[in-house]
Order: sequence, then C-alpha cells, then structure tokens
Amino acid sequence: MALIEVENENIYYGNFLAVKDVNMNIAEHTITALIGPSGCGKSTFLRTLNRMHEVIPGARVEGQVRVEGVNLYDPNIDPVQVRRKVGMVFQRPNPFPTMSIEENVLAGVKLNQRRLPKSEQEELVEKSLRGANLWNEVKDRLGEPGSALSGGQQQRLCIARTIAVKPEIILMDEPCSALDPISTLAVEDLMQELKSDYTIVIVTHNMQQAARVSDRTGFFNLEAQGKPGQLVEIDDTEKIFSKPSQQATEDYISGRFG
Ligand SMILES: Nc1ncnc2c1ncn2[C@@H]1O[C@H](COP(=O)(O)OP(=O)(O)OP(=O)(O)O)[C@@H](O)[C@H]1O
Repeated sequence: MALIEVENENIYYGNFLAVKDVNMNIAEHTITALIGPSGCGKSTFLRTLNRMHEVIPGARVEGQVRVEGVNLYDPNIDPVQVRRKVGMVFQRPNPFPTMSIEENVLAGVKLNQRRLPKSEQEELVEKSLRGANLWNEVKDRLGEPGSALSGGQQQRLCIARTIAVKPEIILMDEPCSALDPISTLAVEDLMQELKSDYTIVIVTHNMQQAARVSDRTGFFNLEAQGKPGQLVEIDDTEKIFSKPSQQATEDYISGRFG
C-alpha cells in the first residue's frame, strides 16, 4: 500500500473548482516533485495533503486523501494531529524573528503542547539541527535570533523546526525559490538525506531541480484559462523527463509550452 493515496480529489475555493479529479499514490521514503505552469494548482493540491487548504474560508475538498489507509478528511480526524504527522516548509524561510535559533527549533513542539525537560530539549535541538545539516554552522550561537542567519540557513532552520515535531511526511512549497544557488544545493542535498527517514513532496518551478532531487514527478496543467487544474501524469522522474506518455508533458518539459 502506498503511504499517501489520493482518490478522486476535487479542490474548491468557494464555488471555484481549482483542481479536479486528482488520483495519486506516493510510496514511503520517496521524493515526489510537482511541476506545471503557474496557476495550475500545485500549491493548492499540496496544502490538501495536510489540511492546510481549509484554513482559507470557503476552501474545501471532495474525495479522499489517505495516509496509511486513513482518510485525513474523515470527520473524526483532528487537523492538528494531521499537521503534526505531515509537516510543511514554505517558500520564504519564515523563522520567528524574535526567537533564538534554539527556540525556533522547539517552536513547533511547543505549539503542540509537549513539555520537555531541559535536557531533552537540548537533545532534540541538536538532533533536529544535525538532521537539517545546520548544527555545525550554529552550534556556538544557539541563543542568537533566527533572523541573524543567511536565507539558506534560515530555510534549513525551518526544516529543523519541521523535523523536530517528528513528522512522517514533509511537504515543501518551492523551498528554494528565495535561495541563492549554493544554499539551494545545500537544501537539495539535505532532501536526499531526509529521504531515508521521511517521505517528501515538493512543489518546484525549477525543472532541473525536479530532475535532480525527485524519484517521481507529477505534471499538473490547465486545459485552458479559467478551467480547473489537473494532474496530467505522474511517473518516475527519469521517464517524465525522457519519455513522458502525454504530449502536454512533453511540450512543457521541452519548453514548447505557451
Ligand atoms: N486563497 C485563494 N482563494 C481563491 N483562489 C485561489 C486562492 N489561492 C489560489 N487560488 C486559485 O487557485 C488556482 C491554483 O492556484 P495555485 O496557487 O495552487 O497554483 P500553482 O500551480 O501553485 O501556481 P504558482 O506556480 O504560480 O504558485 C489559481 O486559479 C488561483 O488563482
């Protein structure tokens, strides 16, 4: 069984059907990249994988998103628990500016109201920062504000904050788009390491990045302006970039799109 199974999912903002009829399976310990032109619903779809979509008034979902066989949209499922299990990293590194590096790492854990003794906190901070490949750069300045770090370091701090909560799945919405090439490579390397412990779904505008980091790639597209976005195909990344089965995918990856 796939770790994530999406079945006949329609995604709405009020009456507007933004994405229609998505079916997708995602295996454990893989990286899935979602690509496609602007406005086709990649970010919208991503946010339905941890119930962040419904935070927007009027936004709703039809169909099922199952994680380990459990439908996240079942009425008795607590969205807070879902978001603990399915963490998210955003486009702009968003550490809490007034908090120290250490407090930033613990912020998610504290929001989830887990009280940890000091020694366990220290252990968790070190483990999460090591996991995010940031420990060596910050270990002597854990009390400094998170905002004192470079953009790439801030993004790795946000990843540390996400993994401190011990999620199973990490969603990343264009995590490198605000980063310089060196920081981007650092985050891409980190993703490869994280894959052994987590399952990652990443939205990226950068096709080279999708080709570099992912095992599977899903191509979303819009039939026409005003029409809902849809998943055109999802397959092994190598296949999508060499021999996709749909013409629309071929056109997009070869730059013939639009
Ligand atoms: N908060 C919102 N309220 C209403 N409509 C929205 C909202 N957010 C996005 N949409 C609409 O949903 C559709 C999909 O948008 P979305 O941002 O998911 O696309 P995307 O593929 O991630 O685009 P981009 O690559 O530009 O980030 C678009 O038509 C967009 O205008």
